[in-house]
Amino acid sequence: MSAVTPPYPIAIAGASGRMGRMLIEAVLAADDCRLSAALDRADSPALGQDAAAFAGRTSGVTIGADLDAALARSRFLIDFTRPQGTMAHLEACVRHGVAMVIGTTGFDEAQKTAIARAAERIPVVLAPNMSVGVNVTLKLLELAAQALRDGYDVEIVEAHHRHKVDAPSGTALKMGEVIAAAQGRRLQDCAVYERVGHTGERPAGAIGFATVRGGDVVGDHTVMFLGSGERIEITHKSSSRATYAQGSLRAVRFLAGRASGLYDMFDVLGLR
Ligand SMILES: NC(=O)C1=CN([C@@H]2O[C@H](COP(=O)(O)OP(=O)(O)OC[C@H]3O[C@@H](n4cnc5c(N)ncnc54)[C@H](OP(=O)(O)O)[C@@H]3O)[C@@H](O)[C@H]2O)C=CC1
Ligand SMILES: O=C(O)C1=N[C@H](C(=O)O)C[C@H](O)C1
Repeated sequence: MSAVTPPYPIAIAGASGRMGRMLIEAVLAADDCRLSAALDRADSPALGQDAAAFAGRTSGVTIGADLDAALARSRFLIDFTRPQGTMAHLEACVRHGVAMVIGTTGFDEAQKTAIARAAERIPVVLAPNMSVGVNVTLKLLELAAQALRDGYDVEIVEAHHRHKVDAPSGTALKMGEVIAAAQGRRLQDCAVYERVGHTGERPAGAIGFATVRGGDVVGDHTVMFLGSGERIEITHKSSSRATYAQGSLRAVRFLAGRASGLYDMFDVLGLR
């Protein structure tokens, strides 16, 4: 990616979604950013509307479905959509040399590999949670997991709004990965995602997940380290999606001027 100076021209995918709208407001409010395009699906009722119409404002950018036209006038694409949409956007970003900030969750292993391959050609920030608080919580979990390696059972409980389509959340899975790695293990070898019926006793070393869905919960995550005679609970609660949008703009600024590479919010926030 060649040098880019502010105001950074940013395209938003999933423009009429919960995060898309939050991102459009954040880009319009940031002095060093410029809304260059707003994208939605070809059959979206939002096509043809002003990108800020939902807020009763005018941005001068119309929501469209022409990905190539949008990327031709952009240097960054922020994508909070669905895995299938992200993969199509990724291929187009490589063709146009556009940097990507990916907040979408629910990727399978093949899709994660494709993102890593694309990041050999364009710079990409991929993170299941862009908030500063969650990423600091991940560091706390690393420390706790190292100190509580023996004799403590790990359970991760997450709650989200009734519209969320993937489970466990990308954040909960990342928490499990961070804890397992801090203990020299792999999440796929110890994760327990379901318990029903006669389960038998808890396997030693398991990392258990539980999912709550309902109402308008923005995003709650609690990790329990359950020992004999005590338990530690580390909780993060989001009360606004604005934190995810602000984190995404920090990711854009981090990517400006980088040629390629796959990064996460630890890189963006200097937490690695
Ligand atoms: N990393 C982070 O910090 C965060 C990540 N997320 C993740 O972001 C994603 C989006 O969340 P949210 O905004 O709540 O979801 P919404 O359903 O509200 O919005 C998704 C948007 O993407 C569009 N979309 C869906 N499928 C496709 C596709 N195949 N191609 C192009 N566009 C598509 C939708 O259009 P349509 O309505 O027409 O289907 C909609 O505009 C989820 O994966 C969620 O887990 C959410 C919050 C924070
Ligand atoms: O879908 C959501 O809303 C959220 N998704 C992300 C996830 O899956 O972890 C981040 C946040 O929890 C909100």
